[in-house]
Amino acid sequence: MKQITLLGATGSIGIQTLEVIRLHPDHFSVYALAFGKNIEKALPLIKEFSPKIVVVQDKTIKKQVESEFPDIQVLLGTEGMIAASTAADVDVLVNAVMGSVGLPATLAAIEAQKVIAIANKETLVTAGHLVMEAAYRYNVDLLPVDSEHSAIFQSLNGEKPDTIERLVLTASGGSFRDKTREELKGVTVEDALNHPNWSMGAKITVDSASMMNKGLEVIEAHWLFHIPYEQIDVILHRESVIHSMVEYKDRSVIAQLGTPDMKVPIQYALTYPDRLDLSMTKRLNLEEIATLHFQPMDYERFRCLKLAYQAGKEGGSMTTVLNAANEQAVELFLNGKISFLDIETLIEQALESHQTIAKPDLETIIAIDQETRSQVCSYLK
Ligand SMILES: NC(=O)C1=CN([C@@H]2O[C@H](COP(=O)(O)OP(=O)(O)OC[C@H]3O[C@@H](n4cnc5c(N)ncnc54)[C@H](OP(=O)(O)O)[C@@H]3O)[C@@H](O)[C@H]2O)C=CC1
Ligand SMILES: CC(=O)[C@@H](O)[C@H](O)COP(=O)(O)O
Ligand SMILES: [Mn+2]
Repeated sequence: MKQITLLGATGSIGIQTLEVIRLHPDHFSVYALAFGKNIEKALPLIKEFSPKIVVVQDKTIKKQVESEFPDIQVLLGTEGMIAASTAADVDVLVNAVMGSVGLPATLAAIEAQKVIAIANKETLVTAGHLVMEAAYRYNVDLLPVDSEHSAIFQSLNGEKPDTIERLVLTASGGSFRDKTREELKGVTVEDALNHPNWSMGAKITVDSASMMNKGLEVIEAHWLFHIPYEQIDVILHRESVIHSMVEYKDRSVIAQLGTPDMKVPIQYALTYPDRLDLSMTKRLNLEEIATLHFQPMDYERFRCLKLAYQAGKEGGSMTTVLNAANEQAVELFLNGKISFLDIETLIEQALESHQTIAKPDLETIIAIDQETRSQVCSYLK
């Protein structure tokens, strides 16, 4: 029986993780649940899964949870997420919070030698060097939940690293894949949130529309699989059936395919190296799909992806700036304060004005993250 701490329990990945846990009560139980502010969604989950610890982000919500569940320990904020992720009885941390706020808990869980199922890609983008150094030092498994990285992880199984020619990440193209840059000037938040293949949280859905999601994923792949940026490619694949692939030096290409359902990579991260039934997920029917489409990536059309490659190749604190500027700009867009194309402009300005620090420590990363967010807001003024 694996005891799980789930950060981001009320989100899209969090809810699907709980669906997987619900399917396999003999294999998994919930040790702790952490969420932000969505008390309505959280209360029935706390009742159903009876965790030992609940972590919330707000003092008023803490009091509410305490009064409803007097026998459960309720903790607050980043310190609470760290305590829930490092407790002695925890076997696996599923980090599914949105944003770089998930970084301290990931690092603490690595130091406590927990297995980590990582959905929270911003953690790796903002501080990949710290996370991977710690994972290596403490000999901890960092199991990808992101669909592309799970696909690559599965396609790398048993292969020798020096036989890899390149990784190929597939991109659906997101909500605006058929729009010209001229047409992008008039798009709304509602348009951006209408992803063709996946139902996800708001921030990642906007990232997918701007192609920053793929940019973050290129950086995530660089860190998870120790592959130089020059050997990581992106291809547009409208159907999201091939979740990503690895090309080897002998020209063999190994890919992982399936219907677009995040429960598959979530469950694989929880069961690795085993596999369990997941009969609730639709089987892949290639006769029904009949045709799969592929297009080369247009880096001028999707400028965020180009910026992500540039920041990744520059390295150091540049990806911290990329991530923080993107998180702030997407929040402004979702709140109706800026237009869709302003997102890339604000990120580019933040990157241009930053002097790279080669190997920032955690304190420096947190400071740069905060400064960048303020800077993005001040450009707006
Ligand atoms: N959704 C998907 O299919 C995929 C998501 N991912 C990645 O997984 C992560 C989560 O995505 P997704 O589930 O879509 O996001 P959602 O927005 O649906 O959920 C985010 C979760 O994080 C919590 N949260 C937000 N801010 C804070 C905070 N400051 N402190 C603590 N908790 C917080 C939210 O709590 P509350 O709502 O209660 O405030 C919610 O539980 C992201 O990094 C994303 O890139 C990767 C691949 C696919
Ligand atoms: C499900 C998942 O992993 C998302 O990150 C997905 O990749 C979004 O789709 P696109 O970014 O390819 O549109
Ligand atoms: Mn993905």
